[in-house]
Amino acid sequence: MWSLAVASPHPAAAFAFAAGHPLRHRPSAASDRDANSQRWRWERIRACSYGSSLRIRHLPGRLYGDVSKNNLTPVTVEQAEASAQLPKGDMWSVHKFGGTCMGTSQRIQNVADIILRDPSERKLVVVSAMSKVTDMMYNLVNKAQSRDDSYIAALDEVFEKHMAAAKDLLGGEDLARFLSQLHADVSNLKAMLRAICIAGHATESFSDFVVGHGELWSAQMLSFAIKKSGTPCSWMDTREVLVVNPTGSNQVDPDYIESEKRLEKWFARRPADTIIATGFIATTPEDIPTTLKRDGSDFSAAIIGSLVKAGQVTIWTDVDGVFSADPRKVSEAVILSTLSYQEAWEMSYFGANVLHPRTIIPVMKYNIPIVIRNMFDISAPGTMICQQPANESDDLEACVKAFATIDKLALVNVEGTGMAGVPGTASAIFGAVKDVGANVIMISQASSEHSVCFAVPEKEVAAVSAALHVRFREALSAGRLSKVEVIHNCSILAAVGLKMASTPGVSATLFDALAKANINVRAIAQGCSEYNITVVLKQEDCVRALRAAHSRFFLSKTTLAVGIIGPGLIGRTLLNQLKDQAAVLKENMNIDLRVMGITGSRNMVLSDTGIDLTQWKEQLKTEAEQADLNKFVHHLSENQLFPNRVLVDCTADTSVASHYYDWLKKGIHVITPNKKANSGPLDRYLKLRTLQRASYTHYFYEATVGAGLPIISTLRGLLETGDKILRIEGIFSGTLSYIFNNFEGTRTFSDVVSEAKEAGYTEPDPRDDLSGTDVARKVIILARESGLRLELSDIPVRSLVPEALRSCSTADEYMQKLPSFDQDWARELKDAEAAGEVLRYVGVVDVVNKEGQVELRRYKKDHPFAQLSGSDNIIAFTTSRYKEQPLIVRGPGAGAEVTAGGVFSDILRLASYLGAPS
Ligand SMILES: NC(=O)c1ccc[n+]([C@@H]2O[C@H](COP(=O)([O-])OP(=O)(O)OC[C@H]3O[C@@H](n4cnc5c(N)ncnc54)[C@H](O)[C@@H]3O)[C@@H](O)[C@H]2O)c1
Ligand SMILES: N[C@@H](CCO)C(=O)O
Ligand code: NA
Repeated sequence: MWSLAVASPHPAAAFAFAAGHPLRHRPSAASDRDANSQRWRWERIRACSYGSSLRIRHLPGRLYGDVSKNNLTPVTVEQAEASAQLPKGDMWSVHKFGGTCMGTSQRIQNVADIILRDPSERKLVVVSAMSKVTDMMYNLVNKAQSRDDSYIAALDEVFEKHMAAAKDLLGGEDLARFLSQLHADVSNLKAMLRAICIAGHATESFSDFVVGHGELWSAQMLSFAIKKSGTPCSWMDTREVLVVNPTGSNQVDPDYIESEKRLEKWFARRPADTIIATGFIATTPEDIPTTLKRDGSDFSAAIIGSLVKAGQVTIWTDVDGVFSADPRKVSEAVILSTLSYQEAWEMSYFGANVLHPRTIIPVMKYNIPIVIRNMFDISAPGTMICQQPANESDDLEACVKAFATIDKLALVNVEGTGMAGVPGTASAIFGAVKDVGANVIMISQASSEHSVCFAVPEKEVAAVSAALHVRFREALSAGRLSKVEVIHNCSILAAVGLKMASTPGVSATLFDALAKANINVRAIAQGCSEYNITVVLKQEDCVRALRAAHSRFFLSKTTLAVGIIGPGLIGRTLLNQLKDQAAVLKENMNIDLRVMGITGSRNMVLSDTGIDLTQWKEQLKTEAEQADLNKFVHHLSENQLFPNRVLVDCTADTSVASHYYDWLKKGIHVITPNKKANSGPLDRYLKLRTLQRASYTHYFYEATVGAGLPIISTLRGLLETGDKILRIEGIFSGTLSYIFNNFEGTRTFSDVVSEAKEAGYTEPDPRDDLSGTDVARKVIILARESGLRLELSDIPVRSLVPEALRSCSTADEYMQKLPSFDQDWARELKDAEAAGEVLRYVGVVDVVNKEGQVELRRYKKDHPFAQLSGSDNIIAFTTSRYKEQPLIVRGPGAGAEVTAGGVFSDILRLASYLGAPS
């Protein structure tokens, strides 16, 4: 019965909607032309099917598609057209063009072309005034009312604008006729405005009469433009047919019966197959000019559509259709190919610029589809608003059609024990709200009846609060009510979808997404129709909330905004790995990692959308600003575009580590190879872990022990499954492992230390390794992870830094002086070898005795600890389950690539916790 075009500019083949399919789209005249050529080929089309509901992302052109169950069956364009049910010959095709579409003479000509291409036999086109004209007309009235003579010049401007457009568009007799009408109208208006000026007042009907001229002129111009091509065309002054009754609060009710009678009379007098009708204007039953108020032209089109029982009403505008969320806030928002009537009006109630809900009512009665299309991109398929499309998918994702937000709200909370079980409290509250004329946007009351909260526009809240204080003065002073409280700066996020009804898990998914983005929910409402879940949150969180929810339901990419602190050896290796892997993550895992900032100790670079990882080194040299950690963190956390933020600390700095608590509190995830936080003061560590366990914010530190080796995760796995850790023993230092694996008498001890430093195994200051501090920190980390409450100072450590070198002020000085101790080391090695033993530096977590040790020990040459090479770590877990034979993890435990890899895998773990496929 109705149809809509969706075609690619170059299709070699096209896909037809199944006959009778609710999404059948009819090719437009442009695609008819295209369809005759076989040269066309498909371009990249990314369409994902949610059952029968086609969501088209970034269509380069148009397509014909059978969207039933992912099954796109190629057919030729001719077949597609043959099987498409075009509107029946006698059915009206109604179009509406808004002010922007009618903005210039060229655009009016384009509108004419679109109309002429519509193959329907009968076409009724509703138009708005040229853009800005309605405002200009209201301005005339305002000026005249306030006795400002400049209304005369302003009227001249209106005249000039229309004359210029008409001269561009028309010629000959048509132009002369239009201009003489324009002249006559303008001189009438001049007289009327003069009268208003003298009276200093305009009644509503005077004002409506003046303002409505914009539509009269645009309709006439368009009708002449169509006639120019030889197509018979009439124009309709809708004040002759559309009868409406004012209902107060700036609304009107159409009188369908009377309007239908008048329409029949109009047709009897002026039969025509193409009619251009004025939008916005109408008449009262007493024949006084009036208007349909806000969005009036859409309403005109819907009323007329229902009067003529149109096959379809097409609303032409300047956007591609209805998006799943405001595309200015959610760049991955998709155009919805269909929306049910209910969904469309839920969306409009919730701030989405779809269609005014009243526009939907007239056409809904007759199941007339409304199609929203972009006049500036007629290849875009648009959105069809119709009855609930049949056999939609039951996927959770398909249940939520779209998200809408409303800003600038305040919550009012009326609370007190005296409300419970007292009939009439709600009536008293909302009676007071009504008395000040405020509009209530959502209401929520929990079943304890202890409080009622509701949202009103911020600009109305002062009056509401004052009225409630007056109304409940007594109850407040008697203590029956404890407070009437206002919470400012709120926004609403609403998830809309007909299929949310009776589908479990939708709200859980929504709230999970919000929780993971660390967004606090102030109030919730869901009516039992279940079409809509409304969440009230802080206005500043709203865009992030919208993005977090949208990405969860629409399976768009899990986007992680990353801040890298410390682009030293590990930091820069990680940046390299991120660069190399970014495309694969995007393509295969739907993860979009954006490095929003990199800070060293002196300089930092920040970006709003993500740093180009092939350029960051140059940028840090040339475009950097002075490092400022607060500013850096603020930049990351204030970015509204990315709901999920993570700071990756690749320093060895204690002061950086001291911020983790605050960052986690702000909802910023933290990932680090830096051991300082977990091996620092016990109370701080415990505070950090407690916070992290109680929040949805993650703190991962796998690379602090054994670099990329799965040490922490293995230990966690044992503990979480109920195993009991008895002892963890191992070689935890890559540096010391390397040194003792390679110090075999052929090279001096100091040479081997230099090699380890060169290879990137050592801490920024190698004394941290040789003093045993680094190993002690790892022992502490594992001990605390196993439940022991130890401080670093509780661990006895055998330091390998000679007494005389402990006072060296720099690492370089230490390295320079180290060779003077080579003799001592040679002796120690010789002694061990004489006994058939090797030297190994080990750490022990003795969980049974609640203690830790760090020592240089000798092992027989056949001991597993003697078999290592390179920077290998080996860690043996002795547990209740692994008692006879310990569970052993072994492999390189230091070095840039493996450490950065460990950090990277923590980042991916975070992404998967946040919803990315894993
Ligand atoms: N090298 C390894 O094999 C290895 C293995 C596991 C863990 N780690 C850990 O990784 C971390 C980094 O080690 P690395 O070898 O890359 O050291 P590095 O010295 O090469 O890098 C550290 C970087 O952090 C910067 N920095 C220091 N303080 C800073 C501050 N306050 N703000 C911003 N930047 C600051 C430094 O300028 C330097 O660029 C350390 O915590 C280390 O313990 C290293
Ligand atoms: N310096 C450390 C790096 C790994 O934490 C080591 O040598 O083991
Ligand atoms: Na590890």
